[in-house]
Amino acid sequence: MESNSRDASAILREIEALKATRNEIDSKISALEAQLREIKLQNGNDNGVLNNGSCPPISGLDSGFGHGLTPQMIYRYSRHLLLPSFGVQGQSNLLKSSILVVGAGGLGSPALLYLAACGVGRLGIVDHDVVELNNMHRQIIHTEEYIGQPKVKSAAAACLSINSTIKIVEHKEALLASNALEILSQYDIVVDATDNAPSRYMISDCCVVLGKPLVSGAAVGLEGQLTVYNYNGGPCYRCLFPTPPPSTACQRCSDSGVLGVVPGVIGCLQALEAIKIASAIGEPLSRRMLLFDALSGRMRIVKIRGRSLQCEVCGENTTFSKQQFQEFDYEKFTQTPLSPAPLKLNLLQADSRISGKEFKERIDNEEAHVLVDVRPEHHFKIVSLPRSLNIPLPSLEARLAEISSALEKKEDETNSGSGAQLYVVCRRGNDSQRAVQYLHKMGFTSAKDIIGGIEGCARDVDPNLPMY
Ligand SMILES: Nc1ncnc2c1ncn2[C@@H]1O[C@H](COP(=O)(O)OP(=O)(O)OP(=O)(O)O)[C@@H](O)[C@H]1O
Ligand SMILES: [Zn+2]
Repeated sequence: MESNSRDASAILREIEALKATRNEIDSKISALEAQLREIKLQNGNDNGVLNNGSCPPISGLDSGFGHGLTPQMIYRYSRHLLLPSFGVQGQSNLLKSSILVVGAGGLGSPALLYLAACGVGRLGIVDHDVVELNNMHRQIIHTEEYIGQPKVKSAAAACLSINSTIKIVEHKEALLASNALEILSQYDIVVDATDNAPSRYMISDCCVVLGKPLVSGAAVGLEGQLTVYNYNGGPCYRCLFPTPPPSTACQRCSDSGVLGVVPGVIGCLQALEAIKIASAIGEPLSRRMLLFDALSGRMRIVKIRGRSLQCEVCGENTTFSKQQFQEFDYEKFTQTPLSPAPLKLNLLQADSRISGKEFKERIDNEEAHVLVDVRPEHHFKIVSLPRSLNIPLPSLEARLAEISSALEKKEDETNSGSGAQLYVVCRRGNDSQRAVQYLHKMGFTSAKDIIGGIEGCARDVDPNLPMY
C-alpha cells in the first residue's frame, strides 16, 4: 500500500496543479466569451437575443405583429402562447424580465434550466463554488466535463445551450453584504437557492432594502419548503424568523444527505413562482408556505404570518438602511459561516491523539488494539476501517461494557502484558474527540482519537479509501 499510496499522492498533486491551470484558462475564456456576447448584443444580434440591461428593450424590436415577438420567438414559445391565461402578454412580460438566481446547486439547477428555457429576458447566476463529483446526483445543470470548473460557467453554458436567445450574466463570486446591493439591484426578481443561514438573512434583507420580490426555497434530506417573501406587502424572512435558529439546528446536505430529486422538485417550483411574478399570472405563494414530504408524497400549503410591524428590517419603525445592510455582519448574527470550513475541534491534549499515518504504522506492527468507530451505523456501512467496532456516539454510554470486553479479549489473544490500546475514529475527527473525552472520564484513560478521522486517512494514508 505504501509505494502505491505514494504514487497516488504524486498523481493527485499533479491533477490538482493541472486543474488550477485549467480553472485559470477557463476564467479567461469566460471573460472573453462574456465580452464577445456583449459586443454581439450591442451590435444588435442576429439571434433575436434580448437584453433588458444595456440592449434595446423588447418594445424596440419591430416584429410587425404589434406585440414585439419575432417569428422565431413565436415558434419557440408557441406552447406558452397557446395558454389562454399566459398568452402573448405573459410571454412578453417574461421576455422583458430579469431574474437573479443565487446558488447554482441543487435548487438552482432546475430553477435555472426552466427559467432559461421559458425565455426570461436576462438571467443572472451567482455562485463562488466549483462543480464536484458529489454534486452530480442532484445538481443536474452540471455535467461531468465541468467537474472542477466554476458552477456559474457550467450553468451558463447549460442555459445557453437550451436557449441561446436570452442574456445570461455570470457572477462568479460569493454574494456578500458588500456586493449584494450592487448585484441584486440589476434584477427584478431574486431566487434564493443557497443552503446557509447567513445567505438567507442577507438576501432577504437586501430584497427588502431594494424592494425586490424573493422566491425562497429549501430542501434537505427528504423534505423541502417554498415561499415568496417581500411581495405585495407580504412578510420578509425576518418577519418569520426574527432570531436565527441555533447553528446546530441548520442541516446541510453534506452532513445530513439529500435525495437528489427533492431539491429538484422545490427548484422547479421556485422557477414557477418566479415565472408567475415575472409574467404577472396567478397568485404567487406569498403569506403561504408549501411544505413537501417526499416519503409520503404529500404537499401541504400552510398560511404563514403576514408582515410584522415590529420587524427590524421591513417593520413600521424600521431604520434599516442600505448602509446598515452593508455593515451588518450576517455570519456573526447567525453564528454560522457562509462557506463553512469543516468544523475542526481541538478538545484533547496532543498525547491523546494520533495521526492516521502513525495509527497505520502501529497496526502494521501488529500492536494489540481495539478500534471503535463512533459514526452512525449508516455511515459505517458506506466505508469503515478494517476490524473496527461500530458504536455510534449516542450509544457509547450504554455500550461501554462491549469496549471493555473487546479490550480484554485482545489482551488475552495477544498475551500482551502491557494491555491493548484503545483508538477511536469518526468521519472528520470531531466526534472521536468527544468520545475520547468521555472515555477518559469513564476510566479508559489511554484512549486516543485518530486525527482527521476516516477523511484524514483517505487524504493522508490511503487514497483508495472512499470519501463521502
Ligand atoms: N452567499 C452565496 N453566494 C453565492 N453562492 C452561494 C452562497 N451561499 C451558497 N451558495 C451556493 O449555493 C449552492 C447551494 O447548493 P447546494 O445546497 O446543492 O449545496 P453544495 O454546497 O453544492 O453541496 P453540498 O452541501 O452537498 O456540499 C452552492 O453551489 C453554493 O456555492
Ligand atoms: Zn420583515
